[in-house]
Amino acid sequence: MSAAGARKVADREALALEDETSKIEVNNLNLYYGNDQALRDIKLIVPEKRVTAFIGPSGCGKSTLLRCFNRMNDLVDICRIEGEIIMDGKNIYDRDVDVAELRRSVGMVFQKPNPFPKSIYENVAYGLRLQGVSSRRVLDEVVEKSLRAAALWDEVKDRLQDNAFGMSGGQQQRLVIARAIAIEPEVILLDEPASALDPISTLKIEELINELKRDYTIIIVTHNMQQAARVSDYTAFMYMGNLVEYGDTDTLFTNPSKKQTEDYITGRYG
Ligand SMILES: Nc1ncnc2c1ncn2[C@@H]1O[C@H](COP(=O)(O)OP(=O)(O)OP(=O)(O)O)[C@@H](O)[C@H]1O
Repeated sequence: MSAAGARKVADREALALEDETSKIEVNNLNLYYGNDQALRDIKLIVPEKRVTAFIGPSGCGKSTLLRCFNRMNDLVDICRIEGEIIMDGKNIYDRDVDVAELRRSVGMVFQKPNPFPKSIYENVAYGLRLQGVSSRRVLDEVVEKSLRAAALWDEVKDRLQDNAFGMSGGQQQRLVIARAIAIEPEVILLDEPASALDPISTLKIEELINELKRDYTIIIVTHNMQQAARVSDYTAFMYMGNLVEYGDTDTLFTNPSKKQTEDYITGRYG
């Protein structure tokens, strides 16, 4: 990481979970892949318009937990879930929940940028077109607003009709974030969003996350502890499917209450 990349993206105010508005509440969540239990009795409150990071060694269940928030695990046949995830007062695992609608309000960005083989413009307009929006004026407005919000507008405004595959990896990742923003989600899930990017692009994504939390609730999975320390307000440390410790990021990194957390953040295992 460069010196610029190593600096803190933003100085944080002192934070405490009990002062926050809860956006998502996880209650007694257990998740199984076949006979293997991947999440064990997870309890967690995700505060609104904050950045919450999940950290922990490979295989501890970070991505599995993240994917529970937009029911991506429904796509895995052998996956079984017990417990509840309450978002805005409603259990997203209730039978009457419209999963397509849930995924509209809970957007997701993956490790590897995955733009569609379309123009930059059409990538951002995609979700709106799916919703039946065809007015050029509305589409133009949303495309510009979303690209601005993803800190990409100035770089691409003169080549909106170019294929998205011609962009750099970092630009593609910001484009995917613009595509997610265009349909106005409430929550954005980021699964290792910068791990395939160079340090400058990583810093841009981190700065972007810091901007986006004004409007969105953000949950990020990261292998990179420095990144979690820089971008998140709250951090959850997971180990072998358990949520070991959860609290404000500064306290978790400077004064963890569990020995397991301390061992992990000081590099003793993982
Ligand atoms: N689709 C799946 N089918 C079966 N087992 C799975 C599936 N996805 C994940 N697992 C298992 O669940 C456990 C948690 O995996 P998960 O990917 O959530 O961990 P992680 O902490 O995100 O790891 P990494 O940091 O390596 O991405 C692992 O034992 C993994 O092998």
